[in-house]
Amino acid sequence: MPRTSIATVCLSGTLEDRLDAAGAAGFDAVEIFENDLLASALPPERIRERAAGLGLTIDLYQPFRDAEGAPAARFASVRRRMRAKLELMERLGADTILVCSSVAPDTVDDDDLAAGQLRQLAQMAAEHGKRIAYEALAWGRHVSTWEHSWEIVRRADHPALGLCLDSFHVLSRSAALEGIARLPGDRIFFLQLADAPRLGMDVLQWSRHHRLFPLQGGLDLVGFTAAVLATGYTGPLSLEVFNDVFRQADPHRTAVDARRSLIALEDAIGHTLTPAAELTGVAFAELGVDPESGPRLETLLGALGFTHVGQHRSKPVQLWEQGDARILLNSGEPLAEGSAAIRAFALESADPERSARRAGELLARPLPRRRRRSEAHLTAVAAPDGTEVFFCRRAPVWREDFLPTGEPPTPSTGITGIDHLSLAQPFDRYDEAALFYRTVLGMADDEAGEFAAPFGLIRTLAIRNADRRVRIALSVPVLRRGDWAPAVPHPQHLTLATDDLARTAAALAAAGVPVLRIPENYYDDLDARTTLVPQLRAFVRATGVMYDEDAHGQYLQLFTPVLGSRVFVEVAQRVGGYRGYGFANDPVRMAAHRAQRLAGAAPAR
Ligand SMILES: O=C(O)c1ccc(O)c(O)c1
Ligand SMILES: [Mg+2]
Repeated sequence: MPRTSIATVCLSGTLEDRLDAAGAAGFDAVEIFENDLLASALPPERIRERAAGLGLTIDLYQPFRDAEGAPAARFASVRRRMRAKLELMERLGADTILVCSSVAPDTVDDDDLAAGQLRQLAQMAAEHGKRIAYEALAWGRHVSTWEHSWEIVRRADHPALGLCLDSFHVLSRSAALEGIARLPGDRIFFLQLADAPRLGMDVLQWSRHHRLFPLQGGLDLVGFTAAVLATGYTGPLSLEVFNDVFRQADPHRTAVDARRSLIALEDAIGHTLTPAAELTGVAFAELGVDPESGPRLETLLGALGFTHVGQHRSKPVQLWEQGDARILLNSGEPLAEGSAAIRAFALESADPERSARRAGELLARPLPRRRRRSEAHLTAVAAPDGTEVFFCRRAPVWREDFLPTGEPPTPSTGITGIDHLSLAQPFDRYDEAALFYRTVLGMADDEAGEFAAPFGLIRTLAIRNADRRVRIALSVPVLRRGDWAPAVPHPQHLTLATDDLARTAAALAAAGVPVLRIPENYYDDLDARTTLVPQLRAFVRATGVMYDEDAHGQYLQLFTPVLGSRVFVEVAQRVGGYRGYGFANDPVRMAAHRAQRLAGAAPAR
């Protein structure tokens, strides 16, 4: 296992906060970013001690800028600066300094000059027992590719000078990795890892604001890291992520997310973890309710054709069921926010113990067993936002915790199961959540999008298992909401699958349960851009159904108002093999939910 390291620049807070978080998350080492050191009140010796006390070595000091290609008149000051930093590194106990390729306008475009100067600096470093790792910034003035930095390192030909490879700089320029695998591993002094979403933008801005931890973005971190390891490189895998959200998020959370990304990366390269067990479906979704929302949800579920089939032996939890859709209403636990919320869901796993083991290996927080005598043991872990994820067998052992109510079955309205869960994420947990669900559950990205909702841009990402029986849609506001918008909740929802939406809608109408009203403008546009048969066209407009289609089929969706403050129910019918989630309808749907709240919609009876 390579050692793991994280640059202090990835994290938020004082240098002490950052070191503490890196140590607590189990990293072996840190890169100290110069600005973080300058802002610290601790002398370098205390920083070294604090790191050591946390089990961390300081493997890199960085960055040293505008060194190579300096005009002769300026190079004297480069040498003076380098000497000071080498002395600082002595006090810090760091043995490698990163020199990044020059960006200064006066930099001379001359490889021999650059190599000669780096050779001099390497000689100074060697005299202090230190090494220099030279990194090509993708926006370097004259040196901007790893090939070019390698050419200069070769020309300099000094044992104290090697390469720093940074996945972002390499992969933002080119996806070709063959050359990297042929590098001599002992000339790579340091390896920095960062992923990023694929954005068509200026590379400096892209790097300084949008880097992500490995497997959170769209770059080939697996291929890149495997290529570097193939060289025989034995240094640390070190995360260096400049990210606007992480810069202001809880550093302890970020550090765990960061470590998880490296654990998952190593697994993606070398199958180091317990493999994900096959998931065969959603066993249940659990809604936390309060005295106001609980009865409303009971009324809604009854109207939707669910039967209250069970009552938990020891807790105020009801089990409602229709087809393969099972919903628990839990009125016994405090609700963190809102008056009803998706607090848990259970996934049917071919091997729940294995699922839980993998989750633990990926640093998922285990939840205390909610077991009492005679109650089925369910393994559970907390997702980043606190949602509880249970793993259970397909044979529903957990149902034995529920005593039958003996209530007569409600006639079905066509609902067959849980189609997907839509989990709105807290602003600074989104990339963490995506990585968590992907890696812990072994699921793949399905559909991603960004749309302009009435109160700000919303980003969505759907993740699913191989046979689409488990689907989770994540969403988040693109920017942290300001003073005005907090009044506008970003609700979660539970999507129930029906094989006959007309029947489900008729049952709701007959029970007098209101559905969300969709503006006429939406239907006028729908008529303009689709060629639905007249009967379907009339049905969707009259019923408040939203419509989407893809190459495989059609999607019909109906929504309840928001129940309480942060959850609603969607009922959806997939016709043919439609694969999406109706994301395109979300802006209008969100505006309709807002309008309904402002109008003080009559609560469900
Ligand atoms: O954005 C920068 O300037 C910068 C500095 C040091 C690095 O290692 C890097 O990858 C980028
Ligand atoms: Mg770097």
